[in-house]
Amino acid sequence: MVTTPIPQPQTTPIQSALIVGNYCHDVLLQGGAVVAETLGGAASFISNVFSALSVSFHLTSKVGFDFKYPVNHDPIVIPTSKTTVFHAYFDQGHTENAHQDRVLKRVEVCDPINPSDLPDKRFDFGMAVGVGGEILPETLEKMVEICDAVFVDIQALIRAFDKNEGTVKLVGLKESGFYHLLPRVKFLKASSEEALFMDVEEVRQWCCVVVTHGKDGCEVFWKDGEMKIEPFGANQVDPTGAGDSFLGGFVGGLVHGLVVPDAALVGNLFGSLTVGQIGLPKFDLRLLQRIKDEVQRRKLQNTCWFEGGNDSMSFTKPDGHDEFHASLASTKLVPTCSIQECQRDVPRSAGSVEQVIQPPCNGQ
Ligand SMILES: Nc1ncnc2c1ncn2[C@@H]1O[C@H](COP(=O)(O)OP(=O)(O)O)[C@@H](O)[C@H]1O
Ligand SMILES: O=P([O-])([O-])O[C@@H]1[C@@H](O)[C@H](O)[C@@H](O)[C@H](O)[C@@H]1O
Repeated sequence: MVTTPIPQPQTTPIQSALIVGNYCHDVLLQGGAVVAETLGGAASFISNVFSALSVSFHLTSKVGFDFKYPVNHDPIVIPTSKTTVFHAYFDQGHTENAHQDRVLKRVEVCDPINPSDLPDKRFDFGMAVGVGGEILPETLEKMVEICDAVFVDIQALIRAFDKNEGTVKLVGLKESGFYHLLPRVKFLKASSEEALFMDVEEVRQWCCVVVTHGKDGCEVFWKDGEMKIEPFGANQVDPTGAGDSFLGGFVGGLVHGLVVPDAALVGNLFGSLTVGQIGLPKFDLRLLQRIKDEVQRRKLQNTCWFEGGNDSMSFTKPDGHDEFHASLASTKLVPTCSIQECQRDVPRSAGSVEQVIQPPCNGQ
């Protein structure tokens, strides 16, 4: 393969971004025993990928007095509330629901994020990425008012929680209380399990829908077309946060000037890197540099699409897309560096994975 020189200097994107969603404590269980306790929440996984890709952002997140992980972007601490906690059971999913690789229970819940908690300024784009029902319809409404473009993870909209045990159930998007806001949303991301709770044919008339399919990559649906985006190989040890890291990589790719199909490849790459580790992944610095170099080489447009509006978005696969996939795949072949040389948004030394006894699930 002929490699072209990397355009210099590498520019850091200047778009202003707003991430909205609560951090949480994740407890991973298997066979009745705790196998790991980690920092969780889509906001933490996306922050981690954005930091890896040098995308700056503002974060609005709430935690309780017991929040136990150091983070680079401080959340709002509610002295009268506990931090949201999820228990993820890795051995119940197949018996209770064939679509699930885990059963999630919300066992503590922090306060919701209200419109008044959002900053009093405008953003180029926003991301509504709640996990425990903390994003209210009025909060999403304020986001679409103050952000030029809004990305939504459907899990922020359609989760309902069993009164006694907190087991996560999904409700139809139409019944969620958010449906009327969809025409004002630019991208809606759903896992294949969550996509069963929406009418993709209807929603794609309003906004671009991205459905992720685990080890099989993802699909992008827009008004006039659809396409499959190839996955990257991974040795899965923990699926937690794959969808969140996918979204971070996808949006990070767009911010860096990639077109939608190429940005979706970056999303698939970060999803695959995440399932190879327990909890919040730490990224090898040399690997990250290779990824950033490839993205910089691949950039097909001079500005990010946020600057040109919807019409400047290109959905069809451009020439060289398969080669870009191959070059991103080859970034994984670099030798890894020591733990001290690894990047993450949250300092590992302070324990973002608090306890690991054994991986929750081995292989595929
Ligand atoms: N086992 C895997 N191997 C490679 N890539 C994976 C694997 N699991 C997930 N991914 C990547 O992460 C993305 C999100 O994963 P998925 O399981 O669909 O989301 P969620 O975590 O929301 O259930 C996928 O589209 C894919 O790109
Ligand atoms: O695995 P994924 O669906 O991308 O996202 C996960 C959420 O579903 C879960 O509620 C939360 O506790 C995890 O930390 C992570 O954010």
